[in-house]
Amino acid sequence: MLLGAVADDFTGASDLANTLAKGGMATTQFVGIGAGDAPAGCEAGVVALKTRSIAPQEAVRQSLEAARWLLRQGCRQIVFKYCSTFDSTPQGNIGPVAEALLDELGAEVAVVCPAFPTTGRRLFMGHLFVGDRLLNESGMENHPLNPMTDADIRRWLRHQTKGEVGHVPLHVVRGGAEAVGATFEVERSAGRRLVVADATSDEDLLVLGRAIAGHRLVTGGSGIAIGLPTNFREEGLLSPDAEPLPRARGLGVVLCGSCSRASQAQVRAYLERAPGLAIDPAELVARRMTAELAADWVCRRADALPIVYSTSEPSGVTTAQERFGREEIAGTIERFFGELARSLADSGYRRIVVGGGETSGAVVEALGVKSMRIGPEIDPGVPALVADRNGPLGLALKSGNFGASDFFEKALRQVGLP
Ligand SMILES: Nc1ncnc2c1ncn2[C@@H]1O[C@H](COP(=O)(O)OP(=O)(O)OP(=O)(O)O)[C@@H](O)[C@H]1O
Ligand SMILES: O=C(O)[C@@H](O)C(=O)CO
Repeated sequence: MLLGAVADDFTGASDLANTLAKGGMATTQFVGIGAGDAPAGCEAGVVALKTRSIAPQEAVRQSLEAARWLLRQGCRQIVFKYCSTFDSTPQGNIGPVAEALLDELGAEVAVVCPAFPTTGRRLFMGHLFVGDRLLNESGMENHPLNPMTDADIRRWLRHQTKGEVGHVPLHVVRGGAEAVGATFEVERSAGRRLVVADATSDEDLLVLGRAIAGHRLVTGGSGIAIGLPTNFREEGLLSPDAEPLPRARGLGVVLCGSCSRASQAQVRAYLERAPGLAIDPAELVARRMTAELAADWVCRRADALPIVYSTSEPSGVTTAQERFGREEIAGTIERFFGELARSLADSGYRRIVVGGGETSGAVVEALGVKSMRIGPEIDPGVPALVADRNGPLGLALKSGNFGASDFFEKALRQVGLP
């Protein structure tokens, strides 16, 4: 393995795996810290953790463990993948994990770049935009777990770090890889080990990719990895052959626990063509709705590719959180989706499309799959995945804000055959 990545959630992991696979690296997504060694021929390994919203110390512990495993597989460079909307709180976990990885790898400096222009995430003057809105006016200020209330990534990150934060402005990036390298050097010698780099286009990300070819640690959204496969290819380290993927075949279902604006629109669009079961958090708490009941509801509509969703507008989320507690209700809903997915997979469902990073983590962990291979891209940042669970199981793990409005329908088609 040449390149190893530690991702703080499951959809983010498949987003990065997608970028590396498109860049020509033989890529595997691992579920949690790999048991044993990676399969032969794996050039890039992405370890999917569920550390975005847990206590910072535990996020650090798991991230270090994953990085050590990747280093034992031979990796020369480690990517710490977080969300392109920089999902975190003033306590972490991006800063604490990045600083701990710098120490672990003996690295003096690392880039911080959540930009992903294809999905509208651009960084200018250290400020993150989503489309034409600042991050804190993009809907992300209403996120159920980590409301993003400041678009200044340098300031937000600084709440989380021990050290000062540096910056590579866009005009330097436009000056080319050498100019970027020189700025990294200035920041490093001033003791600023985490350096936010502006990027508003893929060309900027390619420049950054060249500039950080020799960095032991890279941190960012999947965009920062666009240029990394080329660095390995230019060294003659990548194999030209790709092994064909097995194809999943069987019943399909959509499970959505994301409440993002994009997911709300996707759920609405999907409900026009398929039956849906809306999950009311209060019903789950009262045990009037259970995974068993939902599985039964799905199985009675098996041919219609149904959707089960807890997706709600911000007011519904706030009501549930005030009544039951933010973390408690999130955990209850996630456990529900996990149990539902396991029960459906046990009854023959071979195509499972999931909306939401935390929800995807709960589902994949409950399914007990250990690794996934990367198939074609469904929409930017979301590939079709194939796991082995008594035969090929097709999955798609959609980040909350990714995908076009017809995503669910397309995803079910691409992750396998009926
Ligand atoms: N109706 C609801 N009320 C309160 N919390 C909810 C509701 N529906 C889902 N949740 C919780 O909100 C969280 C949504 O996070 P998730 O990561 O799945 O989606 P997302 O944040 O939109 O996606 P991503 O992290 O990929 O951007 C989960 O913990 C989920 O259980
Ligand atoms: O970077 C992104 O936006 C996504 O890969 C993600 O991490 C959402 O959970």
